[in-house]
Amino acid sequence: MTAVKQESAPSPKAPPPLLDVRDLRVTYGSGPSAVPAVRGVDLRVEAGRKLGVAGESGCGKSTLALALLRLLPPSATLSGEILLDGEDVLTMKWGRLRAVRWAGASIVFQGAMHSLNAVHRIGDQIAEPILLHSRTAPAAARRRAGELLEQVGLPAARADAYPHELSGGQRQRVMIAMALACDPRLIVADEPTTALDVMIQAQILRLIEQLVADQDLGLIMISHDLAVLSDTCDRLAVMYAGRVVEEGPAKQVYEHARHPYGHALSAAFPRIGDLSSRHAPRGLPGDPPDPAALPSGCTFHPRCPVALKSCATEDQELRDAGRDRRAACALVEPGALGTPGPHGGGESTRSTP
Ligand SMILES: Nc1ncnc2c1ncn2[C@@H]1O[C@H](COP(=O)(O)OP(=O)(O)OP(=O)(O)O)[C@@H](O)[C@H]1O
Repeated sequence: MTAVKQESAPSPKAPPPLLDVRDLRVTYGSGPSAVPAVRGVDLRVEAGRKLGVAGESGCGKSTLALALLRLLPPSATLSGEILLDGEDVLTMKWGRLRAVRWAGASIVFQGAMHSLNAVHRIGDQIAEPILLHSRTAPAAARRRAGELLEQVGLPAARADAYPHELSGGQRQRVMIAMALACDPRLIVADEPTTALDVMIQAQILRLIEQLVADQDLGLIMISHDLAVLSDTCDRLAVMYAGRVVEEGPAKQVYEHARHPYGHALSAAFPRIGDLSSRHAPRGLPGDPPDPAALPSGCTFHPRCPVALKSCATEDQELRDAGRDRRAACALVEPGALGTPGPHGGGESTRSTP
């Protein structure tokens, strides 16, 4: 019998992800005082998917968000690739970049009161990017602003209001309406619910989730609050000192972090509906490092409760941590279960007091 060689059918080429960030680096300034705020970040977001980016203040979250649309100050130097629908934002000509802002991707900033212009009616402010990006007539842009307000749960008539006439939650809805004005494919929400009370925060998060699902958008949500992100997002990336140190399915990262920093960050927030002492929030001692003077080896080692001696000298890359997860920790082995955190694997030799 002759063996028949089976020709494998060519696999259909998968479309590129909506956003594919490769080895992104951002440095403010130059010379000895240079601040490496983002140090080699890789991220992917597909249409209809939600990626949460978490980390303490100063870890580079906002720099990352602003870099995605090249909104950083001139002192910032960027390298790597930011592929939005396959097109590199970092090498785009100025005219193309202007078209991509708002229409390709748009940002919802924290603190709506500071982002809205106090002396213009909100309908005019929502209509402005529409007028800038299309040949829409002013009256039609105003009508569209009313529709967008209704989409985010406000009456169209609120278009005539000034920002100070709205509550904090309503203003944040206006910011979301504005972000949607030019039908972007990707929304970047930087601390969209900070400064809102818990009930309003929950409403805004549900609104964002609904819009992402209805319009098949990609979402990057940035927050220091891992609990909020795990509740809203599909995947989570945890940043420390300008790098992603842990990445994976949101609930897994929140509940069973593989990196000691992810573990410490998730322990710092109470579990919703679980007030037992086992899950009482615990703080993380010490401060994040100064990006201009990073510790040697793993940048987390001076604060790490399970650091090995080698962590003081050996840097750690993100590696496979099993179950669709990656972590940058010497204690993580591919496919291993459990966490290298204080409750998990391996003998630890603390290298610092
Ligand atoms: N324009 C700038 N010039 C110089 N350094 C900057 C500038 N903007 C931010 N940095 C520094 O870059 C680092 C990252 O800051 P970034 O604001 O991105 O962090 P973050 O995680 O968003 O913090 P936060 O949650 O407090 O906003 C910090 O050390 C910050 O001081």
